[in-house]
Amino acid sequence: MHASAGSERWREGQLYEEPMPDHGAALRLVVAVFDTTFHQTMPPEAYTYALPTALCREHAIRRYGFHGISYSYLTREAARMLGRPHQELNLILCHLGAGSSMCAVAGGRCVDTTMGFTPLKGLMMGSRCGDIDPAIVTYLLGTGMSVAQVDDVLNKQSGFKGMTGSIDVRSVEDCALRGEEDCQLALAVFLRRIRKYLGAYLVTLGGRVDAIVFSAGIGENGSLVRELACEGLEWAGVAVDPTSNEATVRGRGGAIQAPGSRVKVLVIPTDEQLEIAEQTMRVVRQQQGAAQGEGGRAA
Ligand SMILES: Nc1ncnc2c1ncn2[C@@H]1O[C@H](COP(=O)(O)OP(=O)(O)O)[C@@H](O)[C@H]1O
Ligand SMILES: CC(=O)OP(=O)(O)O
Ligand SMILES: [Mg+2]
Repeated sequence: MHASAGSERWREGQLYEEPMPDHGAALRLVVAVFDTTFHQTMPPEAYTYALPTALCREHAIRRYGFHGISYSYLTREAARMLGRPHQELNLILCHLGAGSSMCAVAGGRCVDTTMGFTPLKGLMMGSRCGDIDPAIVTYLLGTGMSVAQVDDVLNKQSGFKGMTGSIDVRSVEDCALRGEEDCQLALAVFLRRIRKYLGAYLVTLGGRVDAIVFSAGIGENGSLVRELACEGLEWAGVAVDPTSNEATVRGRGGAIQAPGSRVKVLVIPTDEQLEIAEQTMRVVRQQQGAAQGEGGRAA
């Protein structure tokens, strides 16, 4: 079997089979695992932009969401850590790395996420601006900047890099603690955005959240962002234990909620490669099962 991701018949999350005449009876299986697939369960009101419908249809403009491979892994791992089926779980997942996003999961399925048509939307990131007033784009184009220049500013010259000169959140945290005001402001903007979406997703999930999960470079290695993101949320049933939080760093996973916190707070080092391998194996096994079934019927 053969498929290429450029093929017109290629569709998300599906496998395409084409005979390969030059390979005789040999079969080849090509599996693509998409970073957007996890978000395909979002309802229309979450993925639709309030732009002219015909324009969106013509250009396939909608929210797609990214980091879905990581979110798929984190959902399964959270279920394992909580000892419950993932289909029962309501989660707020925070993938905070160079690219950062958040995802609301209801009953094990994505219902909303912060990234959009592209990974530019949502949280502030290493060098991406995240949410801005879209009129800033047309304004900058009006100043004579080219489309490529504006794109470069939004994706590569903004976020922590644009505000502090450093894309490395570790050094931004160190400088902020030493009193550097640009680093303090950048961290405050980053945290305010995370907390805005935490609030939004608490409402989206009707206040019934089993766990908040932190992952990726910032979320799994350092304790400061987790502490500040969850600060003062006792009213929502969320409390972080400072000792567990400070001990769960540099890629160690574990639960960091305080005793009595209704919502669990989990640190889960993500493993996108393992998730891709496991999803691939699932497709391979399905194909093998189907081939054996056909063989059995033929015999
Ligand atoms: N101990 C730490 N504390 C805070 N941030 C950290 C720590 N270690 C790594 N990071 C940050 O994690 C980010 C990279 O995250 P990562 O998930 O590896 O990115 P990528 O999207 O490239 O996979 C960088 O901003 C880096 O500074
Ligand atoms: C989608 C995205 O931001 O990916 P990364 O985290 O690898 O930058
Ligand atoms: Mg990454």
